[in-house]
Amino acid sequence: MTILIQNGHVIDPLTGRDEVCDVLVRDGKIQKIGTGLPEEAEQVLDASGCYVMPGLIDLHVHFRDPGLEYKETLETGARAAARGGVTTVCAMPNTRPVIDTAEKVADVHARAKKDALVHVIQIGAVTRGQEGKELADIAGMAREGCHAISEDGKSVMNASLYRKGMREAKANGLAVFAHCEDITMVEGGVMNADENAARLGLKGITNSVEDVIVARDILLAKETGVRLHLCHCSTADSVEMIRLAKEEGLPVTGEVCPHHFTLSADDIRENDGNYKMNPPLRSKADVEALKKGLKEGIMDVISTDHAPHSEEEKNQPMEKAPFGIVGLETSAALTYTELVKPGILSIMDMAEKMSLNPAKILGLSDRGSISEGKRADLVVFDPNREYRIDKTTFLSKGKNTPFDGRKVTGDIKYTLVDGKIVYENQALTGGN
Ligand SMILES: NC(=O)N[C@@H](CC(=O)O)C(=O)O
Ligand SMILES: [Zn+2]
Ligand SMILES: [Zn+2]
Repeated sequence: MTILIQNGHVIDPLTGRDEVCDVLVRDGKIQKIGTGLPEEAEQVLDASGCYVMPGLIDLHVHFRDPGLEYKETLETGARAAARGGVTTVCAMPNTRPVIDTAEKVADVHARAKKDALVHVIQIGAVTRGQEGKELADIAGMAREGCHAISEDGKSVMNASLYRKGMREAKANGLAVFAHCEDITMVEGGVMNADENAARLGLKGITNSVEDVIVARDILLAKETGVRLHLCHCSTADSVEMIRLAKEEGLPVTGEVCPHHFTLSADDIRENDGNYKMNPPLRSKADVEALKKGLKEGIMDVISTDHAPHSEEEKNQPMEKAPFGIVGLETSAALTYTELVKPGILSIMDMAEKMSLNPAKILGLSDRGSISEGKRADLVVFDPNREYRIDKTTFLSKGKNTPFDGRKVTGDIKYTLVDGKIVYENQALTGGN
């Protein structure tokens, strides 16, 4: 099977290629890049006016499979990923049961191969059942290709146990993806602790809930030498601590989610469960610090924390609704609209933070770049289309987003996984 992607503006963060040219894909690999490649392919895709980027790699999604399939499945989550230009996802282990053994990792990987349009990497839990009492089968899960362990949804509150888990992760070549939240300090909070929470009569979550665990985890990474990736950072002090850690040469990376750089707590006008996520939307000053951190390269990765829940669960007041919003089908557009269009990031930076850097963190050198011989995981992104986000069109089972009706610029035209088209935007391709 050969596909020629013609006349796109190719953006490759590995080689720095930044020019209009053609990309020839053969048998799942990128075979050739150049201008005026002969039209001998079985299929020709017109990418004129579009960027051609390495397929996006999302280090942080919740596919709820096994056990919570009413919220999402491997199949529906992967469809949402394909629609969002995402070709590899890391699925967090807070499913039912929790993914904490080699067999459970193998089961998800086997089912994903069958049912998912995109590559799914299952992340293993740090502790058995995410109960924080004893370590999960970290070595076994590493053998099955989990690439990282994470207790996402909560922190391992026992620092001694976490340190053991980090040592085990390092010994098995795994990274640790850290959800930073001191659960003893949450005290029933459901949104950022500020005047908005006071106005709505809701309990607040202070920045320190995140910051004290970020500090602790960086110190533990320093001691153990494990590669530490800090998930969904939301505070100015998280950025500052990552800056200091990097200055010290520690193997620490930081992640920001589109909702945390697009919205602030001031956007929460009423008690609406679709604005409830963990960590919460923060102050305008925090939002500015996250953007500055992304611009200055302190923050390495943009991931979604795609967290689908049912309509009934989320159409409740904040006190009752579960934490989390979906993100896979809005992340490229929000990143382009909020960061690239205003000049905070270049399109090259966007490709780096949404593809190359995640690939590096996972230790995957076969993706994250458009260069000859790499896996043909690609996205054709149209930066000109303006539209309003419409949650009724989401392929995800989750419609829980605060972005419904928001105006954005930029849409996915094609997504290719292993050289096959897995998504084609009918509005942009004319349904050929
Ligand atoms: N982010 C969220 O608000 N929720 C996530 C858990 C998590 O990422 O911590 C979920 O699993 O729903
Ligand atoms: Zn989390
Ligand atoms: Zn998460």
